Amino acid sequence: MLTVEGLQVTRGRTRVLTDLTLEVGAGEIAALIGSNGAGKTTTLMALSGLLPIAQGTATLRLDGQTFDLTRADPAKLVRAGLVHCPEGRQIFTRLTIEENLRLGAFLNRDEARVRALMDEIYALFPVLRERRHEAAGGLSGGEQMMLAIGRALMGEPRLLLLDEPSLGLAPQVTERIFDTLRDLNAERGVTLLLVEQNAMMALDIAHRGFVIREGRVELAGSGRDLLEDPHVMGAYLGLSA
Ligand SMILES: Nc1ncnc2c1ncn2[C@@H]1O[C@H](COP(=O)(O)OP(=O)(O)OP(=O)(O)O)[C@@H](O)[C@H]1O
Repeated sequence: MLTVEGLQVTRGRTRVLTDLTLEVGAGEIAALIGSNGAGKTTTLMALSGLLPIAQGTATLRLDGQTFDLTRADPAKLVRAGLVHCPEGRQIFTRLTIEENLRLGAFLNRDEARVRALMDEIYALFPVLRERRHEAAGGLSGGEQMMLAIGRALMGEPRLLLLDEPSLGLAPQVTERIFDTLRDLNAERGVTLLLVEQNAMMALDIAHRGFVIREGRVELAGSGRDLLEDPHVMGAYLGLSA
C-alpha cells in the first residue's frame, strides 16, 4: 500500500531523513520506533505533505489508484484515505468535542454520513458522547487522545498515520488506546503507520517494525522479531529485553 524509497527531508539546515526506505502492506500495523530525534515524526509529516520531500520516492496505492506523495495535493490524499493524527493531539481546546469531530470530516458534505461516523466514534469512545457539548480542553489527556483518534477516523482513513498515541498517558490509558488501535485494524481493516517512543507497546501490536536511527531505517522485521531481539531493546532503545 505504501512504498517509500530513499526518502530525504531537510528541516532548517539539517538533513533529518537521510535515506529512509520502508514498506507498509494493506491491512497491516507498522511501527516506527527509535530514539528522540531519529526522524520518526518527520517521516509522517513528509508522507502527509506537511514537509517537502527533497529526494526519494513515496507512493501510496489505494483501490488501483497510485498517488505520488512527493507531489500530491494533501486534500486529495485525505479524500483518498490518508489521514494524519499528529503529535501532541492538536485538538481545538475551546471548541466542543462534537465540533472537533466534525473538523475531521471537513471534506464530507454528506450530513447523514457524518452523523453515522460520529455515532461510530461515540460507540468506540462513549465518554466522548457523554461530554460532546463540552469544550475539548476539559478532557483528560487520555480522553483528548481518544478525541484526536476519533477526529482522524471521521476522515474515514484507509491509511492512518498516528504520531505517539501514548504520549503523556498513564499505562492503563495507553493500553486502552492500543487495544482500540488493534481493533480498528483487525475489524475495520484500517492500515496503521504508528510512531511510538513506547517501543514495547507498539511492537506488541505491530505486524512490522522499523527501527529508525539518524534518518534511516537501521533494522526492520516483524513486530515479534524486533520485540524479542535483545540488540534492539538494548542498543537502540536503552531498554533491557
Ligand atoms: N521545526 C524544526 N526545524 C528544524 N529542525 C527540526 C524541527 N523539528 C525537528 N527538527 C529536528 O529534526 C530531527 C528529527 O526530529 P523528529 O521530530 O522527526 O524526531 P523523532 O524521531 O520523531 O523524535 P521525537 O520523538 O523526539 O519527536 C531532530 O534532530 C530535530 O531537532
